[in-house]
Amino acid sequence: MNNLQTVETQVSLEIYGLKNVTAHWNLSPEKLQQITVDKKMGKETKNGTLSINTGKFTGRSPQDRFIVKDDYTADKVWWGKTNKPVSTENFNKLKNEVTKYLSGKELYVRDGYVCAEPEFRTNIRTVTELPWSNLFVYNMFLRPSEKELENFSEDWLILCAPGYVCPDPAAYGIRQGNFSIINFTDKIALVGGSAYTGEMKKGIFSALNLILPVEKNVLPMHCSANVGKKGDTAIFFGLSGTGKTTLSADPDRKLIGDDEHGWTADNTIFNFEGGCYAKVIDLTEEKEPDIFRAIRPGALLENVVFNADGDPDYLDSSITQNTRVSYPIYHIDNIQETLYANNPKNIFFLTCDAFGVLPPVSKLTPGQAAYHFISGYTAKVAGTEAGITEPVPSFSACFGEPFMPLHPAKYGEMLSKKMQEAGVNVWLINTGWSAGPYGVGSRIKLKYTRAMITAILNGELDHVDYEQNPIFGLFMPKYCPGVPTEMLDPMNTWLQKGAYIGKAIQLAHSFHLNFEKFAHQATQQIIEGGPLIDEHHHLEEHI
Ligand SMILES: Nc1ncnc2c1ncn2[C@@H]1O[C@H](COP(=O)(O)OP(=O)(O)O)[C@@H](O)[C@H]1O
Ligand SMILES: C=C(OP(=O)(O)O)C(=O)O
Ligand SMILES: [Mn+2]
Repeated sequence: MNNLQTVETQVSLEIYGLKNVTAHWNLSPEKLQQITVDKKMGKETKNGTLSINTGKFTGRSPQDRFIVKDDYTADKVWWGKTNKPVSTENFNKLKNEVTKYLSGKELYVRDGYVCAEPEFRTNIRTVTELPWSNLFVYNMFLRPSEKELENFSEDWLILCAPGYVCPDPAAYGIRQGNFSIINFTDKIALVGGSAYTGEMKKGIFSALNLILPVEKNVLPMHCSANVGKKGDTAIFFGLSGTGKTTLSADPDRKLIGDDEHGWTADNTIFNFEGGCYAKVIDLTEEKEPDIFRAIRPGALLENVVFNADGDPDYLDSSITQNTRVSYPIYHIDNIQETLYANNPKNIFFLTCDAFGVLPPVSKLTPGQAAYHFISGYTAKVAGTEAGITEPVPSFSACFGEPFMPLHPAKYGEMLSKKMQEAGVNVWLINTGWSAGPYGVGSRIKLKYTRAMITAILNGELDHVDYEQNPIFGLFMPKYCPGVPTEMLDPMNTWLQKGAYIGKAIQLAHSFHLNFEKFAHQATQQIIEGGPLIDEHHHLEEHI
């Protein structure tokens, strides 16, 4: 366990403009939990796990994420809807307001670091207004030893002030009262007006996503990672909710991390973080035993509803669909202690296709791999209201556009090169819907997705026959152990072929439309990696 001291350090926090504060440094998880409960900011489940509500924000607010535009960032960042600029002057004004707000308060300081590979280690000092925000940071970042804490000096500072809501956003160049701003020159992540803990972890992720490729020749990736008994690493890219955390927790493989990794020039995959942040909606011990059992004292539940006997009701989404738990990675039994490993042998792109038209598993050519990485497709069911079933396609470059300060082509080029050098296999896994006898309107069963991944990792799909999907051009295995053969070709799962084709062409068209903005930078090989057909073509000749 870490440094358990509670030191009054009003003096040292003054360097950040925080005056007359009572600072609690590096409190133990137990202590933070106790304080949270004592202050009636949270309560404990029957097994003693702390559960809190994050308030108005139960998810990130990407429209309120800004980057300070200055000499360092101006020519590097891909400015636009995702990476919105704010001036140095406005940042300083806002930071002053935040530090004024935090001054005189009881605050929680946490010294930790990110990047498990020692060469890239980056120290992060986090100052939080709320005790449980500090527990989140303890869980999610890497934990220095006591010795390391004695001589700690930070590379980056996070100031997290959920209670500060900016009264006059227009005067500071921001959109509304809450904000999440990254300043690369001062190395500060400033969070105000939102208590959603994910803002802190994704703020630092966004910072690393610029620094590592630009300064260290490391490819940062929004992916999970694990490693098998033979040292065979696998990584799983995917947008929120596609299965990174779920599928990387595999008792037969050592977990490296569930969300953010770097791929170095020396052929290493390393975790940025020291914990996991899992979705708990509909969680059951039977379906996801490792995650379920990680929810024990030390973990932090967010926005779950309790049932009458004092336990979380994971089926209840009345606060949000995005119910979460964070826990230190050692709450999972089988982990890679160093949190890094060798080059991957297999890369999975996870997509949750709510249209039910992408094959559940397909093998990608290098051109297709680059095309799908740049596209970053997933789809969501439109709403939870009865009768609304039309999904919304969503494209997020590099499977993580909200966190990527550089142009997607930069990450795409690095990944293509690394995939080639490593001779890695790339697979597209649809963890979404399958529209036929295996579940009209229901998601592909987790046990089937797991079976597909296990078969791939065991090399069992290396020698089976493949057939090409006529619309997407993807190569679908004709056989996969543990999976009903009929479901491998999505056309079979639809009651009518024509209905499948119509829907698939509609999605193919969305792919083409989205890719237009990247086409001028893409090679012929990558463009040919896209869907074969769109609405202007006739299919008869292909079927
Ligand atoms: N076939 C499937 N594959 C992966 N996840 C599935 C599947 N079916 C349902 N799920 C659920 O989808 C969610 C995936 O979320 P998660 O693993 O946290 O995604 P991410 O880490 O990519 O944000 C989990 O709640 C999981 O139980
Ligand atoms: C924590 C997040 O990531 P993910 O859903 O990918 O786990 C998030 O998007 O806020
Ligand atoms: Mn996740």
